[in-house]
Amino acid sequence: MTEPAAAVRVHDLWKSFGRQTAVAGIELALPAGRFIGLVGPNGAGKTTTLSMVTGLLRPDRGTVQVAGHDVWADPAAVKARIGVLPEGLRLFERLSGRELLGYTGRLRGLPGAEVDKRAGQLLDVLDLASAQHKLVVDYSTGMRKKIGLAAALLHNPEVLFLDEPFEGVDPVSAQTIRGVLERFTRSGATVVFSSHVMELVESLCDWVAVMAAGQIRAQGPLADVRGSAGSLQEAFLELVGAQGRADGGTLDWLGNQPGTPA
Ligand SMILES: Nc1ncnc2c1ncn2[C@@H]1O[C@H](COP(=O)(O)OP(=O)(O)OP(=O)(O)O)[C@@H](O)[C@H]1O
Repeated sequence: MTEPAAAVRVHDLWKSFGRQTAVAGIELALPAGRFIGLVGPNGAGKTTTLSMVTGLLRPDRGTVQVAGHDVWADPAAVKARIGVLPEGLRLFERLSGRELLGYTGRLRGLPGAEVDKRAGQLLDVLDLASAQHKLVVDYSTGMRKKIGLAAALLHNPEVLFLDEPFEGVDPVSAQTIRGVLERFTRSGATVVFSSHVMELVESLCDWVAVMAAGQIRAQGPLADVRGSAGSLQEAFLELVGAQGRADGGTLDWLGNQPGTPA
Protein backbone atom coordinates (compact mmCIF):
# COMPACT_ATOMS: atom_id res chain seq x y z
CA MET A 1 0.00 0.00 0.00
CA THR A 2 1.35 3.46 -0.83
CA GLU A 3 1.70 5.93 2.03
CA PRO A 4 -0.92 8.69 2.09
CA ALA A 5 0.45 12.09 1.06
CA ALA A 6 1.69 14.14 4.00
CA ALA A 7 0.49 17.72 4.35
CA VAL A 8 3.37 18.42 6.73
CA ARG A 9 6.66 16.58 7.21
CA VAL A 10 9.00 17.65 9.95
CA HIS A 11 12.43 16.10 10.41
CA ASP A 12 14.81 16.60 13.35
CA LEU A 13 13.44 20.05 14.18
CA TRP A 14 15.13 22.01 17.00
CA LYS A 15 14.71 25.45 18.52
CA SER A 16 16.23 26.98 21.65
CA PHE A 17 15.79 30.40 23.20
CA GLY A 18 18.99 30.97 25.16
CA ARG A 19 19.32 27.94 27.43
CA GLN A 20 15.65 27.02 27.08
CA THR A 21 15.12 24.26 24.51
CA ALA A 22 11.59 24.83 23.23
CA VAL A 23 11.56 22.14 20.51
CA ALA A 24 13.92 19.18 20.88
CA GLY A 25 14.40 17.26 17.65
CA ILE A 26 10.83 16.43 16.68
CA GLU A 27 9.61 14.22 13.82
CA LEU A 28 6.09 14.71 12.46
CA ALA A 29 4.21 13.36 9.47
CA LEU A 30 0.75 14.93 9.32
CA PRO A 31 -1.53 13.35 6.70
CA ALA A 32 -3.36 15.47 4.13
CA GLY A 33 -7.13 15.90 4.24
CA ARG A 34 -7.39 15.45 8.01
CA PHE A 35 -8.48 17.54 10.94
CA ILE A 36 -5.33 17.43 13.07
CA GLY A 37 -4.94 18.52 16.69
CA LEU A 38 -1.59 19.45 18.20
CA VAL A 39 -2.08 19.18 21.94
CA GLY A 40 0.22 19.74 24.89
CA PRO A 41 0.49 21.50 28.23
CA ASN A 42 1.54 25.15 28.60
CA GLY A 43 5.09 25.63 27.41
CA ALA A 44 5.18 22.28 25.54
CA GLY A 45 6.47 23.95 22.37
CA LYS A 46 3.30 24.02 20.25
CA THR A 47 3.48 27.67 19.23
CA THR A 48 7.21 27.42 18.54
CA THR A 49 6.59 24.35 16.36
CA LEU A 50 3.73 25.97 14.44
CA SER A 51 5.80 29.14 13.95
CA MET A 52 8.65 27.11 12.43
CA VAL A 53 6.30 25.02 10.30
CA THR A 54 4.63 28.12 8.85
CA GLY A 55 7.86 29.96 8.09
CA LEU A 56 7.51 32.59 10.82
CA LEU A 57 10.46 31.41 12.93
CA ARG A 58 13.73 29.98 11.66
CA PRO A 59 14.65 26.61 13.22
CA ASP A 60 18.10 26.01 14.71
CA ARG A 61 18.19 22.71 12.85
CA GLY A 62 15.95 20.39 10.87
CA THR A 63 13.66 20.48 7.86
CA VAL A 64 9.98 21.20 7.31
CA GLN A 65 7.99 20.38 4.19
CA VAL A 66 4.45 21.64 3.70
CA ALA A 67 2.34 20.51 0.74
CA GLY A 68 5.48 19.03 -0.81
CA HIS A 69 7.63 22.18 -0.58
CA ASP A 70 10.48 22.99 1.77
CA VAL A 71 9.44 25.86 4.04
CA TRP A 72 12.88 27.42 4.25
CA ALA A 73 14.21 26.62 0.76
CA ASP A 74 11.02 27.61 -1.07
CA PRO A 75 9.04 29.90 1.26
CA ALA A 76 6.96 31.58 -1.48
CA ALA A 77 5.59 28.23 -2.70
CA VAL A 78 4.64 27.25 0.83
CA LYS A 79 3.11 30.60 1.75
CA ALA A 80 0.91 30.47 -1.37
CA ARG A 81 -0.51 27.12 -0.19
CA ILE A 82 -1.09 27.78 3.49
CA GLY A 83 -3.33 29.91 5.67
CA VAL A 84 -2.28 30.87 9.18
CA LEU A 85 -4.20 32.11 12.19
CA PRO A 86 -1.38 32.79 14.65
CA GLU A 87 -1.66 33.12 18.42
CA GLY A 88 -2.16 36.71 19.57
CA LEU A 89 -2.71 37.60 15.98
CA ARG A 90 -1.89 41.10 14.83
CA LEU A 91 -4.28 42.55 12.32
CA PHE A 92 -4.37 45.86 10.50
CA GLU A 93 -6.67 47.33 13.10
CA ARG A 94 -7.43 50.64 11.45
CA LEU A 95 -9.17 48.87 8.58
CA SER A 96 -12.74 47.67 8.72
CA GLY A 97 -13.30 43.91 8.52
CA ARG A 98 -14.34 44.24 4.88
CA GLU A 99 -11.30 46.38 4.03
CA LEU A 100 -9.00 43.92 5.77
CA LEU A 101 -10.29 41.08 3.61
CA GLY A 102 -10.06 43.22 0.46
CA TYR A 103 -6.46 44.09 1.28
CA THR A 104 -5.51 40.49 2.17
CA GLY A 105 -7.08 39.11 -1.00
CA ARG A 106 -5.25 41.57 -3.23
CA LEU A 107 -1.97 40.82 -1.42
CA ARG A 108 -2.65 37.18 -2.26
CA GLY A 109 -2.95 38.15 -5.93
CA LEU A 110 -6.66 37.37 -6.32
CA PRO A 111 -8.69 39.41 -8.85
CA GLY A 112 -10.75 42.18 -7.20
CA ALA A 113 -14.16 40.75 -8.15
CA GLU A 114 -13.23 37.36 -6.74
CA VAL A 115 -11.97 38.93 -3.51
CA ASP A 116 -15.26 40.82 -3.14
CA LYS A 117 -17.30 37.68 -3.75
CA ARG A 118 -15.34 35.50 -1.33
CA ALA A 119 -15.13 38.25 1.31
CA GLY A 120 -18.92 38.73 1.21
CA GLN A 121 -19.52 34.99 1.56
CA LEU A 122 -17.02 34.57 4.41
CA LEU A 123 -18.44 37.57 6.28
CA ASP A 124 -21.93 36.05 5.94
CA VAL A 125 -20.97 32.53 6.98
CA LEU A 126 -18.93 33.78 9.95
CA ASP A 127 -21.76 36.04 11.05
CA LEU A 128 -19.71 39.21 10.62
CA ALA A 129 -21.76 40.84 7.87
CA SER A 130 -23.32 43.41 10.22
CA ALA A 131 -19.87 44.36 11.58
CA GLN A 132 -18.08 44.45 8.22
CA HIS A 133 -17.75 48.24 8.18
CA LYS A 134 -16.63 48.53 11.79
CA LEU A 135 -12.89 49.00 12.44
CA VAL A 136 -11.13 45.79 13.48
CA VAL A 137 -9.72 47.62 16.52
CA ASP A 138 -13.30 47.71 17.86
CA TYR A 139 -13.91 43.97 17.33
CA SER A 140 -14.29 41.61 20.29
CA THR A 141 -11.85 38.70 20.78
CA GLY A 142 -14.19 36.25 19.07
CA MET A 143 -14.80 38.62 16.16
CA ARG A 144 -11.05 39.07 15.74
CA LYS A 145 -10.57 35.30 15.58
CA LYS A 146 -13.32 35.08 12.97
CA ILE A 147 -11.99 37.87 10.76
CA GLY A 148 -8.49 36.35 11.13
CA LEU A 149 -9.90 33.02 10.02
CA ALA A 150 -11.64 34.65 7.06
CA ALA A 151 -8.34 36.29 6.03
CA ALA A 152 -6.53 32.94 6.36
CA LEU A 153 -9.15 31.15 4.20
CA LEU A 154 -9.62 33.76 1.48
CA HIS A 155 -7.11 32.27 -0.98
CA ASN A 156 -8.43 28.72 -0.38
CA PRO A 157 -5.23 27.27 1.11
CA GLU A 158 -4.30 23.57 1.00
CA VAL A 159 -3.27 23.56 4.65
CA LEU A 160 -4.66 25.82 7.37
CA PHE A 161 -2.73 26.32 10.62
CA LEU A 162 -4.57 27.67 13.64
CA ASP A 163 -2.97 28.42 17.00
CA GLU A 164 -5.65 28.17 19.74
CA PRO A 165 -8.50 29.19 17.39
CA PHE A 166 -11.21 28.74 20.02
CA GLU A 167 -9.58 30.61 22.89
CA GLY A 168 -11.75 33.50 24.05
CA VAL A 169 -14.51 32.52 21.61
CA ASP A 170 -18.11 32.10 22.81
CA PRO A 171 -19.94 28.81 22.12
CA VAL A 172 -22.03 30.25 19.27
CA SER A 173 -18.98 31.63 17.43
CA ALA A 174 -17.07 28.41 18.20
CA GLN A 175 -19.84 26.43 16.54
CA THR A 176 -19.70 28.72 13.51
CA ILE A 177 -15.91 28.38 13.22
CA ARG A 178 -16.23 24.65 13.65
CA GLY A 179 -18.76 24.39 10.83
CA VAL A 180 -16.50 26.31 8.45
CA LEU A 181 -13.48 24.15 9.34
CA GLU A 182 -15.41 20.90 8.96
CA ARG A 183 -16.62 21.96 5.55
CA PHE A 184 -13.06 22.90 4.61
CA THR A 185 -11.59 19.50 5.56
CA ARG A 186 -14.45 17.64 3.85
CA SER A 187 -13.29 19.29 0.62
CA GLY A 188 -9.89 17.57 1.02
CA ALA A 189 -7.95 20.38 2.71
CA THR A 190 -5.97 19.92 5.92
CA VAL A 191 -6.46 21.76 9.21
CA VAL A 192 -3.76 21.71 11.87
CA PHE A 193 -4.68 23.40 15.12
CA SER A 194 -3.21 23.63 18.59
CA SER A 195 -5.32 23.49 21.71
CA HIS A 196 -5.33 22.62 25.40
CA VAL A 197 -8.99 21.66 25.32
CA MET A 198 -9.06 17.87 25.01
CA GLU A 199 -12.84 17.53 24.63
CA LEU A 200 -12.69 19.89 21.69
CA VAL A 201 -9.82 18.06 20.05
CA GLU A 202 -11.54 14.74 20.68
CA SER A 203 -14.77 15.91 19.09
CA LEU A 204 -13.19 17.66 16.11
CA CYS A 205 -10.01 15.85 15.15
CA ASP A 206 -9.42 12.53 13.50
CA TRP A 207 -5.64 12.71 13.96
CA VAL A 208 -3.64 13.98 16.94
CA ALA A 209 -0.05 14.77 17.93
CA VAL A 210 0.73 15.08 21.63
CA MET A 211 3.61 17.33 22.61
CA ALA A 212 5.31 17.80 25.99
CA ALA A 213 8.61 19.39 26.99
CA GLY A 214 9.59 20.04 23.39
CA GLN A 215 9.04 16.46 22.24
CA ILE A 216 6.33 14.54 20.43
CA ARG A 217 5.02 11.91 22.85
CA ALA A 218 2.50 10.34 20.45
CA GLN A 219 1.04 10.93 17.01
CA GLY A 220 -1.51 9.08 14.93
CA PRO A 221 -5.23 8.56 14.39
CA LEU A 222 -7.27 9.73 17.39
CA ALA A 223 -8.36 6.19 18.31
CA ASP A 224 -4.74 4.95 18.34
CA VAL A 225 -3.48 7.79 20.51
CA ARG A 226 -6.42 7.38 22.91
CA GLY A 227 -5.68 3.64 23.04
CA SER A 228 -7.36 1.86 25.95
CA ALA A 229 -7.79 5.10 27.94
CA GLY A 230 -11.38 6.23 28.52
CA SER A 231 -10.84 9.60 26.90
CA LEU A 232 -8.19 11.66 25.15
CA GLN A 233 -7.85 13.64 28.37
CA GLU A 234 -6.84 10.48 30.28
CA ALA A 235 -4.47 9.35 27.55
CA PHE A 236 -2.98 12.83 27.48
CA LEU A 237 -2.38 12.93 31.24
CA GLU A 238 -0.65 9.55 31.03
CA LEU A 239 1.48 10.62 28.07
CA VAL A 240 2.62 13.88 29.67
CA GLY A 241 3.03 12.24 33.09
CA ALA A 242 0.75 14.65 34.97
CA GLN A 243 -1.53 12.28 36.95
CA GLY A 244 0.21 12.80 40.32
CA ARG A 245 -0.39 16.56 40.26
CA ALA A 246 -4.04 16.36 39.33
CA ASP A 247 -5.43 16.82 42.88
CA GLY A 248 -3.32 19.82 43.87
CA GLY A 249 -0.65 17.68 45.55
CA THR A 250 1.03 19.47 48.45
CA LEU A 251 -1.32 22.46 48.79
CA ASP A 252 -2.50 21.25 52.22
CA TRP A 253 -3.01 24.85 53.45
CA LEU A 254 -5.48 25.68 50.69
CA GLY A 255 -9.11 25.89 51.82
CA ASN A 256 -8.39 25.19 55.50
CA GLN A 257 -10.25 28.15 57.00
CA PRO A 258 -9.72 28.89 60.72
CA GLY A 259 -12.39 27.28 62.88
CA THR A 260 -13.31 24.72 60.23
CA PRO A 261 -12.79 21.12 61.40
CA ALA A 262 -10.05 19.45 59.27
N1 LIG B 1 10.57 34.18 22.12
C1 LIG B 1 10.88 33.40 23.16
N2 LIG B 1 11.89 33.70 23.98
C2 LIG B 1 12.22 32.91 25.03
N3 LIG B 1 11.59 31.76 25.33
C3 LIG B 1 10.57 31.40 24.55
C4 LIG B 1 10.15 32.19 23.44
N4 LIG B 1 9.10 31.58 22.83
C5 LIG B 1 8.88 30.45 23.55
N5 LIG B 1 9.75 30.35 24.57
C6 LIG B 1 9.83 29.24 25.55
O1 LIG B 1 9.79 28.03 24.82
C7 LIG B 1 8.95 27.08 25.49
C8 LIG B 1 7.83 26.63 24.56
O2 LIG B 1 6.93 27.72 24.37
P1 LIG B 1 5.68 27.66 23.38
O3 LIG B 1 5.05 29.02 23.40
O4 LIG B 1 6.11 27.11 22.09
O5 LIG B 1 4.75 26.61 24.13
P2 LIG B 1 3.21 26.29 23.90
O6 LIG B 1 3.09 24.80 23.90
O7 LIG B 1 2.68 27.01 22.72
O8 LIG B 1 2.59 26.87 25.24
P3 LIG B 1 1.11 27.51 25.53
O9 LIG B 1 0.15 26.40 25.38
O10 LIG B 1 1.24 27.97 26.95
O11 LIG B 1 0.90 28.63 24.56
C9 LIG B 1 8.48 27.75 26.78
O12 LIG B 1 9.32 27.36 27.83
C10 LIG B 1 8.62 29.22 26.48
O13 LIG B 1 8.90 29.94 27.66
